[in-house]
Amino acid sequence: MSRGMLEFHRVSKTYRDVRALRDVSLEVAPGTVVGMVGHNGAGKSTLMRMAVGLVRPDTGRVHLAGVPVERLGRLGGLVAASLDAATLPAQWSAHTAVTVAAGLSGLPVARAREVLELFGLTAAAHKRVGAFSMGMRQRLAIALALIGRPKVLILDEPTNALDPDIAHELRTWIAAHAEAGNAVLISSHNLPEIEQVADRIVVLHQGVVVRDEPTRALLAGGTVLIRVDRPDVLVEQLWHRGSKAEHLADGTLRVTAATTDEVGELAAAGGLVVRELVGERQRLTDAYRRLTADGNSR
Ligand SMILES: Nc1ncnc2c1ncn2[C@@H]1O[C@H](COP(=O)(O)OP(=O)(O)OP(=O)(O)O)[C@@H](O)[C@H]1O
Repeated sequence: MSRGMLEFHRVSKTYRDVRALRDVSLEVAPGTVVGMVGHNGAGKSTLMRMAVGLVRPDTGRVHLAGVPVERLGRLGGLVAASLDAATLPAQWSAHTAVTVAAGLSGLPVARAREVLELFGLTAAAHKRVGAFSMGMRQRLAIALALIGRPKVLILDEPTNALDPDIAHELRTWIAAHAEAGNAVLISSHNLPEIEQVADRIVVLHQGVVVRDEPTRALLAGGTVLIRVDRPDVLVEQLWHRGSKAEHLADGTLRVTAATTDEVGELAAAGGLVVRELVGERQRLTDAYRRLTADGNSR
């Protein structure tokens, strides 16, 4: 039984002699944000385009809400994507673009105004899109994608060219959209940012998924330092769950292969008094570098 609102099942794609995707399986469950990272040419855009039927896989299947994407006559309302901000008609105003989009989706004009407001485009609503800055185009493309509150939202590099405060607002909005039960797939080169918004992280490398894990798990693996009243009790408990602990000279334990939450909970469960608990998180950038190092593909 599948759980994904958006599912890629063993998809492969070759453009002439370039193997863009190889046997990629991935699912985005309702209520979650999946963040996709990978170097240039890793295959991220190809995968996202497949989700809206713009690219057909050579082999494999793409399902939206359990239905093969090619069988869905009308994708509007179910899925929306912001793939390339540069494709908006230059002579249109932002107001025209959102009004047309609202009309096509049977939405009230008030919703068009609302998305312009949400992305700070109200003042520039009647300016030609051709005269927009990169960041403004980006904001408009995202506004258009989310106007119909799609159940599956796909954003390719959404915060590219956005001011930090707008990027922050967008992340907040993405999280809220997912919390409302929708599925979101985003790609980014900005790793610390993906870390903040994604529940799961997929690392694509040379067309292959090299990692697909909850963000928390990908970031774990750092060292945890803990000082408790009875360290030997904790060492034994850690040993039972497969984590190693080393005694330091000052009585602190250095624990590997566990998170601060896990070590703290274990100490609490054992009735230990915790005097100090410090986590040295593995930054996503380090994890990503390691995963995409040369030769690290199947
Ligand atoms: N229409 C196309 N024709 C030929 N080759 C293509 C086409 N689209 C993508 N490719 C190639 O497929 C590979 C994957 O490209 P894709 O755009 O999916 O990667 P990406 O991870 O999105 O990269 P970026 O981060 O640079 O946007 C690349 O080698 C690219 O050159």
